[in-house]
Amino acid sequence: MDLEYLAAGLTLPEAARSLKISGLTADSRKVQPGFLFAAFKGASVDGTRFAPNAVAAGAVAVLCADDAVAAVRAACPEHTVVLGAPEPRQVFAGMAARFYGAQPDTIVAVTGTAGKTSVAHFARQIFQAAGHPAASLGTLGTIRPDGESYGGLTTPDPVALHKELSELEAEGINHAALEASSHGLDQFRLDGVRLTAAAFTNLGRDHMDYHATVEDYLNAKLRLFSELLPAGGTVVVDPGEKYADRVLAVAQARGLPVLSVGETGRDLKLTGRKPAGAAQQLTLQTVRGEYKVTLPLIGRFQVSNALIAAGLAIAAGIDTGTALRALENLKGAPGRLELAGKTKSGGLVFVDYAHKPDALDNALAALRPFTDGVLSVVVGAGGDRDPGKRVLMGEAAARQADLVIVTDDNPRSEDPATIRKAVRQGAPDALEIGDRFEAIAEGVRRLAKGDILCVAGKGHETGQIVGDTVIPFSDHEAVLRAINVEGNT
Ligand SMILES: CC(=O)N[C@H]1[C@@H](OP(=O)(O)OP(=O)(O)OC[C@H]2O[C@@H](n3ccc(=O)[nH]c3=O)[C@H](O)[C@@H]2O)O[C@H](CO)[C@@H](O)[C@@H]1O[C@H](C)C(=O)N[C@@H](C)C(=O)N[C@H](CCC(=O)O)C(=O)O
Ligand SMILES: Nc1ncnc2c1ncn2[C@@H]1O[C@H](COP(=O)(O)OP(=O)(O)OP(=O)(O)O)[C@@H](O)[C@H]1O
Ligand SMILES: N[C@H](CCC[C@H](N)C(=O)O)C(=O)O
Ligand SMILES: [Mg+2]
Repeated sequence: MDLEYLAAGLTLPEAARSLKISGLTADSRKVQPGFLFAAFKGASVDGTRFAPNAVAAGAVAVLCADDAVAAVRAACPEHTVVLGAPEPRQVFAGMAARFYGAQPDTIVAVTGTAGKTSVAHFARQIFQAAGHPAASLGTLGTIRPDGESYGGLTTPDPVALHKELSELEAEGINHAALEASSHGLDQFRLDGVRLTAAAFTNLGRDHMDYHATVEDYLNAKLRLFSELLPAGGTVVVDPGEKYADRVLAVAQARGLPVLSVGETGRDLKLTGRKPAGAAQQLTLQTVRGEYKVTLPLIGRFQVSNALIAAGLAIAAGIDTGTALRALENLKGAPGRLELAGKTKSGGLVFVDYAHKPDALDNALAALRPFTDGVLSVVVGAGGDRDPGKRVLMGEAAARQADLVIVTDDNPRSEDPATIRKAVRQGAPDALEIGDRFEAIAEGVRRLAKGDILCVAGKGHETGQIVGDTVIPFSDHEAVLRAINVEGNT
């Protein structure tokens, strides 16, 4: 592909215009002959120092920040085409979009601290129910009608993302729902994706290791609405959520259509919510009249997620009745308030991906009405992630649960005992059992009829990251093993 086409918007030296580019990457280790290498200053290393290696591996062009051009030119052979841009990650995302070309016609995206995976999972199911082959891309990888593939990041890097989108399009999958993480938005990973609608779930404490202030974190999320959603794209929001007003202000300033949901929403207005066993009976006022919907999920927050997903589908052209009827068959995302086992004594064990204070608060609050006896939680916090959230997670656990067992999540490079100590500062009465299986087994052992145990933090994950090693570990399997091994009669 011609560099001139890929680099639309950049001024190219005459000789570089017809240069053919065979692929692109921001990782020098993935360069092949004829590639363009994007040299970014990263969180841990300065990628510009790998430019000579990239050229040695066959890169014919290097993209970097304007202020790095001179150094890259000096370090690389003379024939290397070096392109500078004020925001090279954004330019690179546009290049990836042009290189891979095709995308599903209808793409919706969701951002927010909690609920992204659930909303994307639900939107995909609603599109499918409306007869459109659909995929979701996010924390769970890519889920398409005929299978799943796991990518690693919630929002993939632009090359992986656009390759995936073009493959979906080639497979005839014309509807997709994406999770837009704050890292992804901040690093321009999603720039170049053609969006039809975008949603905001909520904003709570997270990633304060990466974003300097809550305002920075919010601003990263707001990029989805202020910069990525094109003119005419619909903003979907629950105005009752904290910070929703900031999203609405962006929509208003840009004259974007808004579809609002929830108790204070206009388009899908929630006027009634009654628990009905493991489901909830919802009453909704819409411009098409009143709808009664049985949502087969528990928890107030799942109602919010389901309505936001329905809002995205409606904004993408699905008929209101079809979208709302689809809610009656929704399946929760794996590891999100998922019933993982029942003990012989009649206690229930749920696995939930709550790994942030608000999420833990909400997950435990959602389980309380189903608890006749004791509500207990097994919880820890991940290493190499925002240490400030640890005490808050302990506090949320202690506030909402009757019994707290503090254990290890993914310690990564940190000392697990130090992490547990920080969590226990918020939950001083907690038991502490570092070994995650033993902690789950203890929780299971203590369950009596009517009790509920929530195993929080790892949800769908299938490994525990200790140092650089990933040890196979699944909360679901641990729960079943504990129920069998412990007998629990
Ligand atoms: C902090 C962070 O977000 N880092 C992401 C970022 O890396 P970076 O640019 O800062 O990388 P770096 O290691 O400093 O290297 C700088 C550059 O040198 C390049 N390099 C490096 C070594 C080498 O030999 N050659 C080379 O070219 C790297 O490819 C990179 O381009 O860009 C990379 C490419 O897109 C990402 O893979 C990487 O994600 C790391 C692995 C990560 O763990 N990210 C997490 C925190 C993340 O993004 N999470 C979010 C949110 C999850 C949530 O909401 O909970 C997600 O979307 O998953
Ligand atoms: N709308 C919501 N409000 C508050 N908490 C929620 C909401 N939706 C989900 N949660 C809680 O957050 C956890 C993670 O949910 P989900 O995976 O859908 O969010 P996410 O935004 O994709 O998270 P991540 O950024 O970690 O991938 C759930 O297990 C639940 O405990
Ligand atoms: N995408 C999140 C997942 C966290 C999951 C939790 N189990 C942990 O390890 O903290 C992150 O990388 O911060
Ligand atoms: Mg997610």
